[in-house]
Amino acid sequence: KENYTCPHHLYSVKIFSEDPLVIYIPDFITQTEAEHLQAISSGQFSSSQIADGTGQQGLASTRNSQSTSLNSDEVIRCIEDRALQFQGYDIPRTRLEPLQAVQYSLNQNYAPHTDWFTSPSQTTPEFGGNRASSFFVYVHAGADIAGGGTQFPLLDAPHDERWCEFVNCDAGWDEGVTFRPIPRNAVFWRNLKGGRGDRRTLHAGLPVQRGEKLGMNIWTREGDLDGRYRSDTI
Ligand SMILES: O=C(O)CCC(=O)C(=O)O
Ligand SMILES: [Fe+2]
Repeated sequence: KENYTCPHHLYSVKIFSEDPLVIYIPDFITQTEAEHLQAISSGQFSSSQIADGTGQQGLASTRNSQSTSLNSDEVIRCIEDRALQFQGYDIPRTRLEPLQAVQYSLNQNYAPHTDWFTSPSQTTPEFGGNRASSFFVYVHAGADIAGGGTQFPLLDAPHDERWCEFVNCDAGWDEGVTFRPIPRNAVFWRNLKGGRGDRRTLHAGLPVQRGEKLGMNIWTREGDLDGRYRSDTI
């Protein structure tokens, strides 16, 4: 989009968990932004790759969704600014990975994983170290979507019924919490505790049982990424 004016943010915040820090963010992106993200990611997807234990990228059996990194433009920059400001004023843009769109069709899912890496080859200084935080943004989901929530099996389900607007309250108590794929909302969490990966941030993209889902990851590293790995320089 040419001459896009970045709007003042419209999101609200709800602390879901203090430790690990997990924040639910209604209205994180606008309808215009969601439509733009759909438009620029359409036709760009390829089978999602993940890094194996040695840091080698490969097709994974744990994931059959499709993903693509998004090139920077005025709308992307606006969303990046919002994600940085959300985290306070001390985080420079150079710590952001290129935004990544993720698309799920029928029966596609992403098995339980952490966004932080265990392989040292993925956390070298040129990558800015490990992933300090994640936003998962629900960009689009059909009104008829079934499944496709984001499950954190090791977090406690909330007690208050008002959370049922955003989480699946039909799940069993032993299943942790599942955030529903509500378009334009986001979940933010901190991946590291004392500089180490926090196991409790384990999460999964549950299978889409009806309809389609488009999501987006915004990952902030501990330090600056080398220009080769950033969207503002490529
Ligand atoms: O699809 C989801 O709900 C989560 C996706 C995810 O965790 C990821 O792409 O790292
Ligand atoms: Fe993830």
